[in-house]
Amino acid sequence: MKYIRYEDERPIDRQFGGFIMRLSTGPGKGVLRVLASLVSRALEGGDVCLDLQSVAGREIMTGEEHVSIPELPELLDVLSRSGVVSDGGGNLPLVKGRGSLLYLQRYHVAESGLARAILNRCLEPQGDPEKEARTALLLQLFPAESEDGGGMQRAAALQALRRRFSVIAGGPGTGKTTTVVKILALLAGEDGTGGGRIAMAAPTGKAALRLSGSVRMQKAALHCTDAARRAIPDEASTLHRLLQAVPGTGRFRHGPLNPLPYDTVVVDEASMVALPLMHAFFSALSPSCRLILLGDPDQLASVEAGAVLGDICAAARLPGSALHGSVTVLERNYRFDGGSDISDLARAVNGGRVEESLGLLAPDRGNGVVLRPPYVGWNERDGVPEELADAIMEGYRPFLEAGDPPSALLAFDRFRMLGAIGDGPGLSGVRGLNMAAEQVLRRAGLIDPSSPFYHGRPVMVRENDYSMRLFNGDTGIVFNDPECDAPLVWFNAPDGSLRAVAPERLPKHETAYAVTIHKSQGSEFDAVLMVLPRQDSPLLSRELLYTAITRARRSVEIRADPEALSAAIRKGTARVSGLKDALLNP
Ligand SMILES: Nc1ncnc2c1ncn2[C@@H]1O[C@H](COP(=O)(O)OP(=O)(O)OP(=O)(O)O)[C@@H](O)[C@H]1O
Repeated sequence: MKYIRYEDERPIDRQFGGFIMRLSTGPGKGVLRVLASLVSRALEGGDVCLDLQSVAGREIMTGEEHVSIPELPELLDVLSRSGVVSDGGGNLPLVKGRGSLLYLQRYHVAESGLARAILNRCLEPQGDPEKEARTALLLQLFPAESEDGGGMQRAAALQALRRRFSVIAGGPGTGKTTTVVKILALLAGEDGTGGGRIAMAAPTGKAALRLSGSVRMQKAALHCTDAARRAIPDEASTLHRLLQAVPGTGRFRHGPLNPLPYDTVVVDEASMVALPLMHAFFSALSPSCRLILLGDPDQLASVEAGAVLGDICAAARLPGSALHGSVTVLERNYRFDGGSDISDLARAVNGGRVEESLGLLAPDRGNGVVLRPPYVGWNERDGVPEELADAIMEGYRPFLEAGDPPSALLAFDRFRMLGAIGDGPGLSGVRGLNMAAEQVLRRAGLIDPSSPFYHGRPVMVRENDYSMRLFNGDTGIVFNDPECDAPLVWFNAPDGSLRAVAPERLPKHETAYAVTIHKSQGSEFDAVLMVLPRQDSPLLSRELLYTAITRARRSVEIRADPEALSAAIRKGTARVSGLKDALLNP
């Protein structure tokens, strides 16, 4: 195909293109304009850079013009003479990186800086895991009989003890948290001081909350000294809070000149961390700090640019990689021990295996996973389709009937409707599903949505508010305070307690009976009802489906057209980035 349609150019891309064109002092201004615009556009789509191979020798049709892009050698010549593109050395707005990759300078700095920081941490293994006392405790915490699959959890522990950088990768329930808690106990040693100062963090408030709860539970059950137990933190914070984000600036108080005061840092849900944040985080670690990343590289990549965890894991798999021995992949699912169709389905979807996925989803096998036809539209007269109304009643009645905020919050996490898109016709998006939920629950007399903060309304926070300590993705429930008869919004706090916020102090938020799959990352529910748009959409991908399926502990119902579902399973998304290469060939 000689032509590329570029009709979704946004004003901001066009402006950036124009800016670069005006700055340039060489030939081919039209080419530079459109390339700069494409780089800006690529970032919006999650890519870190633009691969010039994908446009060289093509005719690009924007809404307003046609631009012929020269073949690669000539194109590289145009770029090098433009006065706006460096090879990474100078301070120009664009950078031609390795091979044929074109970056905004800031992203090239982040990517090459992160690659260097990772490789430096991989240089010399440290620590002495063979020390006798430790080995004894290691064998006690990771007894050979408790695992199959070659003792991967123990291998992950040894790797984390030896290195300043390690990754424990794996799907849900594979024991990442269990393993890291044991590692922290091993590091802490009998007197609890061996791990130095320990911090735990996650990219979102919700994920930090889950990590805190999970670690508290795991460490209570641990066979170790009280001193070692005390050394393991009870609370995880968000990465932004750990780094002390300066509100409104995109900058952090902690950085190379003011490193984090920790000796050991654990980051969970690392797949959600975008390139710029990961770079800022690595830059803020002191050289001797031990870093352990946990995450599932098969999940949706970060909302912002990059697929850092995926790139690290991919680089580690290749022969000769300096990362060899830094990444352990846990495969056995302990949460669904004895096999579960949810994890089989997740694996089949992740592997792009359409037939196998559809086979597992065959209706009425009673196996916890089922595919049903999409909902047809709804209107005021006909009401919500009966099957959806039943699901909403069954899923949400328990939390609405709960007598106090703690049990309501607990019950609310048993069920969630997940949409692939926020807004779509009828019941194909999150907006329609939320409206349907309110209608069904109102008719059943379970809610009275005549005021915005009605008793029982679930809300999800949509922005970070540092002064209120509420973060994007935090989910709360409105509960009428019986003492003053005023509504309060209740949230789980990272230390395991509950906090109430007055509605007028709530940052930007939305109703959350249904949320997008993107926003469900880092959460888990007993039952998930996933609704896909009726037709294939560019948003659908196997990573999206995998992420939704792996949110469920007990059951998943998918509402989709089998064709659209199959197309999504076939579609893997790869983000353009140079990180893997930079890790392999420094
Ligand atoms: N080696 C093991 N033997 C028996 N049970 C285990 C083992 N490892 C983990 N488990 C159990 O499996 C469950 C899931 O473990 P854990 O929460 O650590 O997984 P995870 O990978 O962190 O999951 P998620 O990504 O969903 O947070 C826990 O109940 C844990 O006690």
